[in-house]
Amino acid sequence: MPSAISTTDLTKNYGDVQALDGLSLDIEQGEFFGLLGPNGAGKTTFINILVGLVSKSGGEALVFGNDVEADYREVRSRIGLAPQEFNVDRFFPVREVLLHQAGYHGINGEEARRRADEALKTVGIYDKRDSRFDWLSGGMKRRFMLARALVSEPDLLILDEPTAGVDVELRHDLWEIITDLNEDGLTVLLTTHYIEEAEQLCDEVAIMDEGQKVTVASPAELMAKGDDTVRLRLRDPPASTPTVTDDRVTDVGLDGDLLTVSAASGGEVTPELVRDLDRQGHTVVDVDISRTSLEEVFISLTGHDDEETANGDPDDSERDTEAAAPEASL
Ligand SMILES: Nc1ncnc2c1ncn2[C@@H]1O[C@H](COP(=O)(O)OP(=O)(O)OP(=O)(O)O)[C@@H](O)[C@H]1O
Repeated sequence: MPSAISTTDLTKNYGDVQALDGLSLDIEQGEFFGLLGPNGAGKTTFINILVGLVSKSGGEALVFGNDVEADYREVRSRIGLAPQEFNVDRFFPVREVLLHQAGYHGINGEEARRRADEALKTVGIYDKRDSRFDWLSGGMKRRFMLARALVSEPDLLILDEPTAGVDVELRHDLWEIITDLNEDGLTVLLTTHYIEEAEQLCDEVAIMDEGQKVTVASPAELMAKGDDTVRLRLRDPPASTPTVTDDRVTDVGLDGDLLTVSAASGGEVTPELVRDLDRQGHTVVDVDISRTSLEEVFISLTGHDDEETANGDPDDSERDTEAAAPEASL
């Protein structure tokens, strides 16, 4: 069975800008795969090459074993794309827009109507089928973008920041819809700035930076790369930092009666730490362990600690003013 997506040494230059710099990725059929990276990492360029909107400068890109350029039609027929931008014909009722989209994929008549209705029902806006796109709320627009991607009944769903600028409730609704689709066998490729989104949804995540792959792993594996923080409150402030010999401990800091220890697997290290401190005459009166977050691992891997990428609260206002507007809720 060919991979859903397989790229080898994929490159893209826009003039002097190297948007992709030798990207090799393999995404299995049925996977829920996340592309995570700061602004300008090359995520949209990667997607645009897959769907034929941008031509690659070098390397190879296959979708279900078909070359994205030589077998463009076959590739395009198998992908449903929900882009970041609302590139929708705003003057037609949304059901009609879906019929046009189905027609573009060679699906017409009764079958097109069935698919349009099903897609609208899947995303929960069937009762808005006669509204124009412009009349939908920001949240409904996001739902519609998903419906349009689904109307061709694709094998690969590509979502470019599908929840950018939407409120938490809608985000969770969209997550549920997409998860159900994936559980029914649809391969999903998602780009996101929201680290929580990747953590919640994806089987595997590729972290990209400056057009290159930094790492590919499951969210759990990524989190295992980071250290936990163990905070131990001591009954009496020690005169100097106690000695900690455990190999798993990477850092120890003392501030008054608070000892802060960084360690892999904080939960396993802590009992031995407490005993060790006790042997040195320090009584521990309180312990708090905070697990490393995917966000911290992301920052340590990319060196980007800008608010936009790390805290899951990006300012999408420039790119997508409608989604970020107050009416973005349902
Ligand atoms: N049409 C274009 N012409 C010139 N440069 C471009 C073009 N499209 C993208 N770039 C540049 O290529 C790089 C990668 O951009 P891309 O949009 O693929 O990144 P991204 O990871 O999707 O970013 P974001 O998270 O902001 O969407 C950036 O430096 C961007 O400015």
